[in-house]
Amino acid sequence: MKHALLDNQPILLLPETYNRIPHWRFVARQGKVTCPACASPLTLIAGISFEPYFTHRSGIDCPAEDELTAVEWMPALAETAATLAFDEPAAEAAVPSPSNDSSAGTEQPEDEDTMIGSFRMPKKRAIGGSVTPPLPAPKPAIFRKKLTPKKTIQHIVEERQNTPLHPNQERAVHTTDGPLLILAGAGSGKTRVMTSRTVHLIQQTGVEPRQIMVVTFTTKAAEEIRQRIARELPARQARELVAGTFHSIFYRMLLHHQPERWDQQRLLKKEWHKWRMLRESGVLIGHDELLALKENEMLEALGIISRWKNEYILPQEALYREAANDTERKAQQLYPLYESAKQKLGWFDFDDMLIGCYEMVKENPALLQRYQERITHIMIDEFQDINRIQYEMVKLLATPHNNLCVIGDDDQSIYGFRGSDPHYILGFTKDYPQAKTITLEVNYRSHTSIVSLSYSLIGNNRSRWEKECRSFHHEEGETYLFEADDEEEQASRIVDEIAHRHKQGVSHGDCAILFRTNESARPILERLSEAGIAFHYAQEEDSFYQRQTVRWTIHYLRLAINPDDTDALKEILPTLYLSSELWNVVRSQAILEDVPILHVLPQLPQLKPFQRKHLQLIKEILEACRHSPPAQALELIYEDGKLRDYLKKRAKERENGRERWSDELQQIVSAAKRHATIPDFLRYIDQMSQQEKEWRTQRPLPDEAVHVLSIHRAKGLEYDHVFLPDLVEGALPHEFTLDELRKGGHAALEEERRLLYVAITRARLSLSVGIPRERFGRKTRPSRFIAEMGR
Ligand SMILES: Nc1ncnc2c1ncn2[C@@H]1O[C@H](COP(=O)(O)OP(=O)(O)OP(=O)(O)O)[C@@H](O)[C@H]1O
Repeated sequence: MKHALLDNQPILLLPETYNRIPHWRFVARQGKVTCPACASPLTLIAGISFEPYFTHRSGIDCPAEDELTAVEWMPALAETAATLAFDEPAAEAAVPSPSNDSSAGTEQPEDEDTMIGSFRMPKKRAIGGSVTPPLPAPKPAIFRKKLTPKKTIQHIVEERQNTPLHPNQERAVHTTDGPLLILAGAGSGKTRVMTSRTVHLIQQTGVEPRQIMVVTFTTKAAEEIRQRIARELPARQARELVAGTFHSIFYRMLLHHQPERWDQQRLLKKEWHKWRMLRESGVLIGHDELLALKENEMLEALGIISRWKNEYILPQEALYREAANDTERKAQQLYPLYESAKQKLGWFDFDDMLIGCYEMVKENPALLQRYQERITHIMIDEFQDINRIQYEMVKLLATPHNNLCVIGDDDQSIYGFRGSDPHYILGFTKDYPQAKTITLEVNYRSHTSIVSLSYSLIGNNRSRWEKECRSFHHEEGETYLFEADDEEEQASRIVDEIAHRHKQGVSHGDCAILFRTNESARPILERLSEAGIAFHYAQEEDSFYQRQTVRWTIHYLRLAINPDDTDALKEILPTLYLSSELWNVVRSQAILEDVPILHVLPQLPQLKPFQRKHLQLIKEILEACRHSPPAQALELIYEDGKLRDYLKKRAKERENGRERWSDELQQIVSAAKRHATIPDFLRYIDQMSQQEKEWRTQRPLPDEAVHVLSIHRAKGLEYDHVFLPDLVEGALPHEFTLDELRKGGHAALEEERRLLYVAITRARLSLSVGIPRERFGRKTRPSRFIAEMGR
């Protein structure tokens, strides 16, 4: 329904009032928006591809609802228009006049969507405001297609399995002897070819599964291939296949031959593990310049070392390279020390698995020969992302049969920062002059508008292999560009869209939300949790509410509503420049004087006058915050309470210049704005953290769950409906890239473009791209890639 009551005043959903949607969502959550017919509370659903509407919270439609149509509603609205009390003056103008709006309450005419290149910008782009991004001039409108109930996943899988291979795919499957390069566009069936080729090798040419090595780039892709193969081969045969990522296959080999040296317990999994090991090993003693490195500088140097290791540049060789900058120079000094610290303590990192395995077989000819005899056929997916050490190992193993089939798409090379190099794919035929080359240029995955968007975009890259790509499907597909006030509203619209599609028969498991950086995930996970929609979240780092900055902020709020919250005060002591030794003094004084612990702070005897003054101020601020809305309280704590100053100082000492903490503060404010009181907000955080934990740790993963993952992780995967939030400058392309661009480097921007290309080409049927007008409290600019896609 289009109409409702807000505090007993009529409200109506029309394009002119769409800018009220974020506010109406907010009050609807508080139960203030009700059904005019039955007075029960309503929820506002405003997604992307459909007109927004109110619906009964109970999920049961009200029988009387249709009796009062929106058209009848108009006079009532007009009568009360003058007395409507909206928060923002703009809303007054939004009240439509019944005389000149005959479309009130009816479906928006379908021909009013605007086309921008292949993008459809729904007329309701005005939701939450009227600013449109600077995009190319719209083309003539087209009709929006109605969603049709979906077939089951099983049905689709079976249908796809039964479709015949394309002649070029067929040729790739049957070319089993000698080196073979398969150059292919996104969605052109590389994985399908690999699977069919494996099955063909086993069933038609009699190769044993244990003689075939299939390498994928991610564990997820390996799993997908295994599943696809398991559908076509008996389980035992599928199990014997050597399939997995480079790391998993090489690690299994190392564990088999040298189990003690490669015990998992000795793996340096995280960057900070490496840093801690370096400090504790004592190897830095006497190297004052290295000892003086801040955490971020040390991590950057370690990142460079990792890249060198992937390029198989050993410490001595690195030393003779011309350092491009100061960090590289530090990395040169650090590299031999890092290696000797690991050796001394018996640790190893992920890169050592690759080097270790390569050296193990290279230095042991008998062992190498055993592997060469056993593995007669090698297939490598995502070959564009191979690095030198992986390639060297593959070349060794493939000898002498050289039945080496590499498959890749240079446009999907997105791991440059890890030492991957698309030049290996383009130079393969030089290394193997006898190699045959087959190209796959038909995209079987995505509907036409998605394919054409992706090629408009990637065509802007200079260093690439030009492809003639076509879509297999004739259906146009859906491509939406939508704006939202901010990241919160953007998340609400994505989740409403998913919920709406679900009602139409779309499975949650067919929807994926792909993000460039983890910051984009938080509001989305929260909205999914609120909506009760299960999700898979491939966790890349700490949950948002577990991060240090966020935890401090929350503890300030806890202290504001309870000045005797000892845990909260204890947590924030560092932000007040008080040492932990003072904690016992504070606590015993509070007990002795029988006053709330917060009140004791300014009275501590050992304080200097300026400290006393600051702590007195903190006490007053927190008292003033107690009854304020949480977003307002946070501003007071950040500014007057000087939490922002503390975090800035801390960041200068520990982090690089990029202000992640500042974005985190803004994110908390954005989340807080959705709550009227601090206790409400804190309850919400507890609930979200709990729910997120449950869904993150849920095993086995439910099929019926939305996928929330980074674009990097989504490589090789596909979904019917893909949502890409935060297509704004600084997010995609990422701010690091923009820095590099300012210094004149274009390579990083090309990699970002490839990243977006990967994201777009994950979609089968629909793609929705979000542009929040504000992000982390700052105005945004639409990503430069939007205009490129629109061309
Ligand atoms: N000949 C074909 N006929 C119909 N569908 C096909 C055919 N080949 C592949 N497909 C389907 O097209 C989709 C994409 O295939 P696949 O995942 O193998 O592509 P890919 O080249 O590995 O993609 P990407 O590199 O973009 O991850 C899959 O759903 C697959 O089942």
